[in-house]
This record gives sequence, structure tokens and C-alpha cells, in this order.
Amino acid sequence: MAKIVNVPARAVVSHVVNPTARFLLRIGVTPNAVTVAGTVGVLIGAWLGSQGHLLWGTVVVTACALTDALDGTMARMRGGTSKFGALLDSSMDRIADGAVFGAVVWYLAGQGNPYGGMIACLISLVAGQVVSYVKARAQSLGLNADVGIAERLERLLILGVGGLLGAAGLEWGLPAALWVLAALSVITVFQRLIHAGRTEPVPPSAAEPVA
Ligand SMILES: CCCCCCCC/C=C\CCCCCCCC(=O)OC[C@H](COP(=O)(O)O[C@@H]1[C@H](O)[C@H](OP(=O)(O)O)[C@@H](O)[C@H](O)[C@H]1O)OC(=O)CCCCCCC/C=C\CCCCCCCC
Ligand SMILES: Nc1ccn([C@@H]2O[C@H](COP(=O)(O)O)[C@@H](O)[C@H]2O)c(=O)n1
Ligand SMILES: [Mg+2]
Ligand SMILES: [Mg+2]
Repeated sequence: MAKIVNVPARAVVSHVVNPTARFLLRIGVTPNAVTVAGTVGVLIGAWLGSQGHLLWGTVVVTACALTDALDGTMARMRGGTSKFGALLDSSMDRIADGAVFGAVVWYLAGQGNPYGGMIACLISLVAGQVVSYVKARAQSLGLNADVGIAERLERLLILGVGGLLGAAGLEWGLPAALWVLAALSVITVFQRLIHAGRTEPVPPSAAEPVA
């Protein structure tokens, strides 16, 4: 499911991202600067959301989260991605996600925790970070966990739908999206763990049949 959303989404946004990336490189902006600036923008959007400005929060977080496609494009266009850039990108993703979900918890607390949305939000926050951790740790061990129904893009989109429903005045909208997100994020943790387990090479001694 995740790649079905991610691949066409990238193709669509590339029409805006590619010329923007070329322009920024021409005026001397670096990919790492875009990575950090995009995260600062997400933090501002998250703060807006926490203060009850759900529509503006969602708009600003969406606009700034889209820079996540811009930094990598810039790095590839200038002829070289960097390991530090990849580390910075992933680290900023985790900070941005923490801020956005933390902001939503703060907002829901002020609303009196409708439909238990705070609990769903905390599950989504923790499970979402674990989803990313499992992939990174699996990679470091030589395993593959690059699967799952709710990768980062899907998680943000579901939260975005909730943010818009909440901004439209539907009190159940944000909690409903968060409960769906909590369930899908937990499922994704198990999908990644199971996939990583299956990709572990069988040791030669166990693979060879006993004579
Ligand atoms: C329907 C209404 C919804 C609300 C409005 C939404 C409108 C959105 C408009 C367009 C859709 C956006 C399409 C985005 C296309 C971008 C595609 C893209 O390039 O994605 C790639 C980018 C980077 O991926 P990486 O592979 O480099 O990143 C990896 C990823 O983080 C991995 O995570 P994991 O899956 O493992 O958890 C890490 O493992 C890995 O370390 C890392 O490298 O991926 C993105 O994820 C970019 C996300 C952009 C999403 C923008 C949409 C945001 C929508 C809503 C925001 C919700 C705000 C809610 C605020 C509430 C009030 C506070
Ligand atoms: N500051 C950066 C950010 C990213 N990269 C490279 O791009 C890859 C991610 O691509 P996205 O299109 O998803 O952003 C990342 O793994 C790095 O290889 C970079 O070099 N510098
Ligand atoms: Mg990126
Ligand atoms: Mg990123």
C-alpha cells in the first residue's frame, strides 16, 4: 500500500519540486539547509495547531513537510547525495513527527480529550517512531524492513485528513483519524518485524541437510 501512494505522489509533486530544487541550487542554497528549514517550518505549523488553529496548522505542516521531497531532489541534482544528509533528513523527520503529534495531544487536552483522541495520538506517536526505528535498525543489521501499510507519507496524510475534519468543526474527525492511524501504525510495526525476520539469511549449518 505504502509504495502505491508514495511513488505516484512523488511523480505529481516532482512538477513543482524539480524547478524549485533547480532554482534553490542556483542561488546557493544547500540540501541540508532545506532539510533544517523545512523542519523549523513544521515546528511552527505544529505550534499553530496546538493553539487551536487547526486549518493553518495543517496547511503550514503540509507545505513544510513537502520540503522533504525537495532536499533529496536537490542532493541528487547537484550530483551527489551524502550519508550525513540522509542521517540529517531522517533525524529531522523524527523531530518533526514528534512535534506534530505532541501538538495534537496538547490541542486535544484543551478540548477535553474527545473520543479518547489523546490516547490514540500517543499510540500513533510511539508506534510511528517505532515503525521508523525498526526499518533503520534492520538496515544496520543487514535485514530489510522496507514494507508496511502506513509509512510516513500515509501517516501524515491520515493526520492531515483529521486536521481538516477538525478544522471543519467536526469534533469526531481528528480523534477518528487518530484511532485509524494508531491501528495502522501498530500493524506496520508488526509487518516490518515479520518481514525483517523473513529476510534473515539462514546460517550455512542450519541450511545444509544432515547427511
Ligand atoms: C486529503 C487532505 C489531507 C490534508 C492535506 C494534504 C494535502 C497533501 C497534498 C499533497 C500530498 C503530498 C504528497 C507528498 C509527496 C511527497 C512524497 C515524498 O517525496 O515522500 C518522500 C518523503 C521522504 O521520504 P524518505 O524516504 O526520505 O523518508 C524516510 C521516511 O521518513 C521513513 O519513515 P518511515 O516510513 O520508516 O516511518 C524513515 O524510515 C526514513 O528514515 C526516512 O528517510 O516522505 C515524506 O514522508 C514526505 C512527507 C510529506 C507529506 C506531506 C503531507 C502532509 C499532510 C498532512 C500533514 C498533517 C498535518 C496535520 C497537522 C495537524 C495540526 C497540528
Ligand atoms: N539534506 C539531504 C537530504 C537528503 N539527502 C539524500 O536524499 C535521500 C532522501 O531523498 P528524499 O527525496 O526522500 O528527500 C537521503 O537518503 C539522502 O541520500 C541528502 O543527501 N541530503
Ligand atoms: Mg527528504
Ligand atoms: Mg525528511
